[in-house]
Amino acid sequence: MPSSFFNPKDLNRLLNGLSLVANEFIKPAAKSDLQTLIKNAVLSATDLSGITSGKLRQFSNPQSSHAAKRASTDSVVYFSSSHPAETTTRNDENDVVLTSEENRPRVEDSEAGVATAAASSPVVAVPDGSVLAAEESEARSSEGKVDVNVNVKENENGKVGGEGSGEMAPITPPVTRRRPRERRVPETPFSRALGFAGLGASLAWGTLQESARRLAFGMPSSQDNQSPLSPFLSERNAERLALALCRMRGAALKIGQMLSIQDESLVPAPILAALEIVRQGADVMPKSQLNEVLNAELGPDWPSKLISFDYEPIAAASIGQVHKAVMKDGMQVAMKIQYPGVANSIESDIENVKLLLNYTNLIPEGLYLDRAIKVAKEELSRECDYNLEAASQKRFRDLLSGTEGFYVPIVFNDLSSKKVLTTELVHGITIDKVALLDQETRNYIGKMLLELTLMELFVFRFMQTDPNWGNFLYDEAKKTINLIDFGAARDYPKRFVDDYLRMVLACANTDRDGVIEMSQRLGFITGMESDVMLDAHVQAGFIVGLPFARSGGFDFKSTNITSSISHLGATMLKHRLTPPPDEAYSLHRKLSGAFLACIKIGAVVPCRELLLEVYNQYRFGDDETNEILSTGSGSA
Ligand SMILES: Nc1ncnc2c1ncn2[C@@H]1O[C@H](COP(=O)(O)OP(=O)(O)OP(=O)(O)O)[C@@H](O)[C@H]1O
Repeated sequence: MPSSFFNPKDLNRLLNGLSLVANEFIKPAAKSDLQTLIKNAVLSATDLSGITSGKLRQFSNPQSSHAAKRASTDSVVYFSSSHPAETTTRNDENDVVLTSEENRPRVEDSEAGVATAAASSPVVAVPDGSVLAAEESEARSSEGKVDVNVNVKENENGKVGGEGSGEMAPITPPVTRRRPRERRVPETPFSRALGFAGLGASLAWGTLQESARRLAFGMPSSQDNQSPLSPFLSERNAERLALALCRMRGAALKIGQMLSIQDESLVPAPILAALEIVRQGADVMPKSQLNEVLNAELGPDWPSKLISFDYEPIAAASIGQVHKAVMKDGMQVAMKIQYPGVANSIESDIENVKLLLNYTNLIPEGLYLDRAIKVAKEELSRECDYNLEAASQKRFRDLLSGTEGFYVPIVFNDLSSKKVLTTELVHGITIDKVALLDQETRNYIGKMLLELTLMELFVFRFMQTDPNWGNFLYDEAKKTINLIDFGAARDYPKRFVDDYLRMVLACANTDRDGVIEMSQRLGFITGMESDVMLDAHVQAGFIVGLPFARSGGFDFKSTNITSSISHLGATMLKHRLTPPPDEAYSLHRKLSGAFLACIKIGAVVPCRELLLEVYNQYRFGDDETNEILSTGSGSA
């Protein structure tokens, strides 16, 4: 039997997985009545295994201006007539400005359900160059699958232009996009475990099919985009995995998103391609489930605090979805509403993901998965507590209040809770789109991003560690970066930061002994490593230190930092003796995010000057009085 054929060991692993699901089954069986149990089981088994495919989000034909206008307002519910047609935004002086809104729909208009605003995806360009209304291209797609595989071009205002539009736009690689679906989030650990079981079973089935195909037609060629290594890693299986994560949301999706920003040396290419779908956004909660969360968290009178609420989300993220609303004083706000059940399912979700990863042999040895999983669990539990996020956001608002060029939106306490976070709505271009602006602006933004990163670590010792490009919104008119999403903010101990700064300087100065000494003190190495490992470690440090090595501006366009590092990464995975310290997971995610952003926008940044400025002002040694820099009082 060829080695690639379905391995009986895999069946064993699947059975182990199913026994875990059986355990989950027994737990609620002891507590709940049979009827609820059966209902849950049927719902979960059908919905999560993809037998039911949710409700497809509706798109309006943008060619019809009437339809477009309606679609952009249909989902808005108005609660009050006191400020019939006014919304506010900040002007340059941070004053509240009233603006008129036309064609306000009646409440009854919106009750029909949630319609996708035309602006969210009005037109798609198909590979043959013609531009289709999204509705039309939808009709060409198949239920429950990845729907569109198109070149979508967005200009800096977020508008989409197709190849047939006559506009000059830079050539972008094809983007696989999936239409979001409206689907209830599975809420209990039991129903979530069933989802994993469904996924495991469908992956096993896919693997069998692929094995049979290989037996009949031979191994796929490399152009087929299939991994010749394992029949598990077929494109269809990768797609199954991605779609299941979009349905499950929560910790499972977050881990998928984390993996999706890894490179091919860690995660196989077909899986990475499928995870790209995951990165673009999850399914959307139906209105009924959304209202359940809002009522439970804010009390049934929450509408009395608002003029209007838009049931069409502006984003569907891994842990919650974000809606636009207008407060009584006319302030436009973003309300982030957590999916029910995700906070209580972190533990079991992650265990199930781990089981799946073990079963699929996807994770290379040397990654110290258990340690990474422990850190991921802690980070996710913190991210699910929006009270903590609100506190971090207020603290950042205070810390950055005197710093020109950054703005942190206001938090509104009376519309916030553990599972709802309401903040001032801000606008801007996401960092990945800044690449279309002129060089001077890109250099300015690159400098600001690195300055912020250094400031967070070496001045505040408090860092927002999620490098997602969508968390930085550049407001061109004000030359300001609006900062959002403080769910992953954390403190770093003074002693760690002291040694880390010494290590960064040693890397910048290609000081081998300094790098080894500080790495040992910080816990990156034990001192017992082989020469191969030590060399790879020091080389990786020097590569990361390269932007800080010389004065006069580092050109991120000309760098191949990422490929050099991933090459060394493989050696380090093989020879590593100890997992990195806990602080390193989030810190390195953030630092590599800042570098990747500068590479993406092609900025030239005076990195060494920025580092030396911080270094020269830094006070080493215990400094208890400085331990807590701000307690935060930036709420409304
Ligand atoms: N104050 C705001 N103003 C404007 N847009 C916002 C605001 N808050 C959130 N958003 C939008 O909602 C998206 C998701 O919000 P946020 O990043 O806070 O959620 P999240 O659950 O942490 O997401 P993820 O898990 O993907 O990191 C943002 O990328 C942005 O598009």
